[in-house]
Amino acid sequence: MSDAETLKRQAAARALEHVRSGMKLGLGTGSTAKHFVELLAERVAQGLEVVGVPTSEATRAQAESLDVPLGTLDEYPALDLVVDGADEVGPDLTLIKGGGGALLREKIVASAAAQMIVIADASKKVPTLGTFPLPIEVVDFGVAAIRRGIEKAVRRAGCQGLLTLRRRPDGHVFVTDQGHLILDAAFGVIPDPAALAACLADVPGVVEHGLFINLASRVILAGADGVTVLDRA
Ligand SMILES: O=C(CO)[C@H](O)[C@H](O)COP(=O)(O)O
Repeated sequence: MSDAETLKRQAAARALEHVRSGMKLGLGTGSTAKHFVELLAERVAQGLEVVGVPTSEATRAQAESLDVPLGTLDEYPALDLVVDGADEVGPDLTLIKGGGGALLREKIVASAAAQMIVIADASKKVPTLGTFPLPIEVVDFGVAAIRRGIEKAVRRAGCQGLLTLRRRPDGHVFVTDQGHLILDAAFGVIPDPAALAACLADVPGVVEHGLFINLASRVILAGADGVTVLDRA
């Protein structure tokens, strides 16, 4: 396993310490969350009783293949805990998520959970959000007009930058699990995430965005110097 994967697994292992039998668990998406699901499956095989609610079809497939019992958010609308990765962790545990394209389900699941624990390698911690392009999920209609609307709206929050329609490695347009498209916004710096979130919410056609504000209660970061736990004030 590479050094980076080892760090992700260390963070995932620490998050697993928060899991108790009987919990309804949101299962995140991405390479770090994948470690968590693997480790969770080992505990399930040893007798831990949990129900997982996956945040993507990819995570559903992984969890199913490892025999982790699954349910839906309709069956379990109030979750005890969600464990998920992040693309950036900023001040006040504000996050950028959606690098894997699952931001909409991830945000719905996080909002339904009593606690959200984020797991990441320490490189994800940043003083200011925005180096990682912000994923903005939009409907599949009038994307050029939606893009113009976003460009105009975000200026009110002091943001500007190139919006790129996300594509898969094979060149086809990336379509989310909910059938939407993603515009990745290269703002560089997001001076006021809450103001930006409010501006984006005003644009018709924007379904959701990757700013997670006041959702993560704890962030577990694994770095060369060990594991650091950050709690939201
Ligand atoms: O938000 C996400 C998926 O939509 C992921 O949690 C985020 O992209 C981090 O992924 P990784 O753990 O692979 O770095």
